[in-house]
Amino acid sequence: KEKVEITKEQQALVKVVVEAYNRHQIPQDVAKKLLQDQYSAEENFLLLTEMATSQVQVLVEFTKNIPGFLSLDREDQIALLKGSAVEAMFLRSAQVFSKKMPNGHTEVLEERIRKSGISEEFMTPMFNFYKSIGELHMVEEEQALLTTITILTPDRPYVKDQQAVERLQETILDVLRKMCVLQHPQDPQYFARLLGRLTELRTLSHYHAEMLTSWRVNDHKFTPLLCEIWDVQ
Ligand SMILES: O=C1N(Cc2ccc(-c3nnn[nH]3)cc2)c2ccc(Br)cc2C12CCN(S(=O)(=O)c1cccs1)CC2
Repeated sequence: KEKVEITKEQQALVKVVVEAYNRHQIPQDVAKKLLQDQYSAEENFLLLTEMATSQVQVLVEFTKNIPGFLSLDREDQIALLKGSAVEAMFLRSAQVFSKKMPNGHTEVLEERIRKSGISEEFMTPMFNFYKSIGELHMVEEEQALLTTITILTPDRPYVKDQQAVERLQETILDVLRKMCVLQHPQDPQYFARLLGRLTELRTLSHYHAEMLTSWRVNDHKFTPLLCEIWDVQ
């Protein structure tokens, strides 16, 4: 039985990533707005848009704290941000949504999302995803590291130096693998299940791209930041 241990520098790496992950949160007043009184579909959609915009801002700030990210080629940094923005947003949303919300709130939020003009065929995979994330009961280190692994995906469109990204991602994968072994000794498949969620995320982001087209058709307005990062109009 191999003795798994996390080295000093791996501990330091995890500390930096988790602190950054926790420091950059969307302002709770924005998320709270979703819990207030009844809104129309349009108002709900606007609130989700407002929240998505602040999630992207949070993502950009968080990414700057990933060790090694800022030493990547600048254009590759942008390509990684654009390529992972939707997945990172859904992962964080699912994590926050399935954990931080006091019980009554989840139903209210679900109602808001259901009544925001998002089509049913997207709603089902979205809610399945956030349930599957909730079932994992990830600790904050696992959440922060899994989000970092999503961002450091080498095969995003337009990434030039994939090896450099791969090296960074492998560093995070290695420490996450060890943490899973130490944190879930009774469940040797846990690490594999975590990575399986990343596959589910990619499917979600394909749905999201399709949704954007349908939303554009019903001329839903997005913020300049979302237009930039989601490549809409
Ligand atoms: O808004 C969502 N929510 C609610 C939500 C999200 C984040 C926080 C939060 N609080 N503190 N930090 N984060 C709270 C509630 C949520 C929850 C689970 C999954 Br899976 C996904 C979502 C979306 C993500 C964005 N989309 S979207 O399709 O990209 C779209 C953009 C514009 C209009 S629709 C809608 C669903």
